[in-house]
Amino acid sequence: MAMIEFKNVQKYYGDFHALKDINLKIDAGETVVLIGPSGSGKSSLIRTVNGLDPIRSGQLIVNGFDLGDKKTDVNKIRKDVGMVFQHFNLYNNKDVLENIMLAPRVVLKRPEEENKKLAMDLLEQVGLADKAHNMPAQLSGGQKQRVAIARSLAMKPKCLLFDEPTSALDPEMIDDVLDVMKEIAHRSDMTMLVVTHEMGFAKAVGDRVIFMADGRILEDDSTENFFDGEPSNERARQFLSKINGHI
Ligand SMILES: Nc1ncnc2c1ncn2[C@@H]1O[C@H](COP(=O)(O)OP(=O)(O)OP(=O)(O)O)[C@@H](O)[C@H]1O
Repeated sequence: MAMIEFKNVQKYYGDFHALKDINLKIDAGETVVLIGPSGSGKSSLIRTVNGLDPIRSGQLIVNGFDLGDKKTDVNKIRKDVGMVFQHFNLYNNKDVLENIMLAPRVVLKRPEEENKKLAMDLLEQVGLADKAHNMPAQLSGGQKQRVAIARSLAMKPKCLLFDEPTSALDPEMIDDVLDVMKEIAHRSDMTMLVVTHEMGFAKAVGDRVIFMADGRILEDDSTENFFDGEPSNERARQFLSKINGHI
């Protein structure tokens, strides 16, 4: 079953045509990596999936709801579709545990004991059980991002979107975050859509690679074919040849 389906989707910022005729189907349980040069529309695409940015036309069906229909309540989508941002977006006036427990308490009405136990289990999973009562300001960037991931997982989403989750991090923090994401991808049956510049990660974790340039999808291929074969698209081949030395 498709978790996400774009059909002839167009997106504009004013007069600027940011997403051009996007057609894309992502099945439940797939891990799909979205790559491409800066400004190609990767963040724009991922932000449309949980209704953060509206589309101009076309159909965008996420977990059975059509975001192309103005009447669709985006909160119904966000309950099952989480997002991890480049800049973490933690609640800075709440401690780590409360950051994780807040949405399940308010949105899902999860009982307090169960909520706390799950939050502590998730903190354990991301290697931060000892930071439960720290404030976000007391954490490194990599630790903040791992809290943000735990916070998303606490909602038990069917689908998790990652918008360049490591690009605001110092290099030595990146692997800790990628390791947590790899473990989630391998262990869970969640659908994951990841915008990243980390090609090693894309290669290790992605079932599929989508390559974008100038607001269009130019290549949609299995990870193996994309990295080890020869992409059919010239722009994708150029992109790969530039980054190949960094994988
Ligand atoms: N809020 C906005 N208003 C106007 N133009 C925007 C807005 N957000 C993005 N754009 C433009 O849309 C295009 C695609 O931007 P987007 O952030 O989706 O690219 P990206 O592939 O994610 O880039 P990067 O890898 O640098 O983050 C760019 O030309 C950008 O300038």
